[in-house]
Amino acid sequence: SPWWSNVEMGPPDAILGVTESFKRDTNPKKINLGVGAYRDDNGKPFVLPSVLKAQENLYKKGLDKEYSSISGNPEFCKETINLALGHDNVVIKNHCCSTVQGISGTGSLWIGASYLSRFFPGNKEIYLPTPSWGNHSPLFKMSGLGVKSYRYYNPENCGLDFQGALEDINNIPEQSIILFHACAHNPTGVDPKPEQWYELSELVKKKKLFCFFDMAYQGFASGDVNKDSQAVRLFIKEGHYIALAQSFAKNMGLYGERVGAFSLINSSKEEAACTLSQLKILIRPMYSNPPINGARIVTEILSNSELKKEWLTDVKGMADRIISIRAKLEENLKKNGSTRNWSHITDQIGMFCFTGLKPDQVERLTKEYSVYLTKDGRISMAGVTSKNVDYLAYAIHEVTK
Ligand SMILES: Cc1ncc(COP(=O)(O)O)c(CN[C@](O)(C(=O)O)[C@@H](O)C(=O)O)c1O
Repeated sequence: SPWWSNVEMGPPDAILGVTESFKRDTNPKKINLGVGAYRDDNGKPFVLPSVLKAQENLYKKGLDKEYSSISGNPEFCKETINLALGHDNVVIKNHCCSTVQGISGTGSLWIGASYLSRFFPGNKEIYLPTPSWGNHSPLFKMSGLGVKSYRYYNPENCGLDFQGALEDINNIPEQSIILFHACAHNPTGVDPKPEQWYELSELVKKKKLFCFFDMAYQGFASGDVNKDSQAVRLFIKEGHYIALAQSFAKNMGLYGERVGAFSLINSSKEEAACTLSQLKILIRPMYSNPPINGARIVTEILSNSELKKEWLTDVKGMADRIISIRAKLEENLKKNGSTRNWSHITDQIGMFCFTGLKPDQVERLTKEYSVYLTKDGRISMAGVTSKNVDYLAYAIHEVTK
């Protein structure tokens, strides 16, 4: 066409592109450890029983297909922020939260980034942990915010570089924005301990930084929704007026339904009304109003005590399978003769394990053993099952001995 002759072929997505290559592989032993999507022990996607029940309930209600409001269904927003903060949280009691439905975690981050890019009164640069989720940097850059980073992961011990983080955060210009993964850090699986979160809160307060929490795995990390949101609740208790992006992709298995939320914690009901009004003005030209189906499933589950209890069991079941398969992988590596220290496999938490494999080892794992993972050596533990864990351990040992 006369318009697009200069458009070049772009590279496949670093994460989603792995699944494309996996699909093309004909090796029956192939294993996909790319995208962070839960699989059961048969390697199949998992629709939570509580979600199936919620869908039946909704079907019986015979609901219409009318537009949702710009900010999403008010009951959905209330239940979602209650889940994050605990329904008895003082900021909820005082109506200081402005919450809007977002198109899953990514869309909620996007609303937050667009809002900050337009309204943030301080230094319009956001500091991301090193490394962070591959989509964070392009997303925040696209919103117009400057993107910088702070040390977070220590490749020497595959753990937290806490001193490095403190040093770098101490050098961030005052009134900048800092991003934290609330739990189950992606891609490293390394989370600060509670006492380290407290130290981070004190330092952030001293530096007058604005905190943006990305909570895409609440309940999926430890199996306990309250435990996984402790960092968010601590920062609010310590007086930080944070931004929060939530996702129901992983903890409710609603990946393709694209359900999430973006919230600001404000200092008053009046301020919350003003920020909510501006969030709606941002959303209207973006996509006008959010999809209704996933939000209805979330609301049906969270507003119905029986269903919520069943969901809490479902999400704990997923977390427990991940935690137990971590131990099996470490065990099998030893059984296959590896003498390396693989303790980080069980020290890390959530969907991902940052193996420490180098790019050439990753390359061999894929080419010679049909094990698919991202170039940075991240593996989605959800892709590991009792049926393939021994083969995986064998393959990892072969490329690391
Ligand atoms: C930290 C973090 N934040 C937000 C999201 C967005 O998730 P959604 O928009 O689907 O709610 C992900 C998902 N990241 C992945 O699990 C992953 O890293 O593999 C995958 O879903 C992705 O999109 O990359 C994430 O890991």
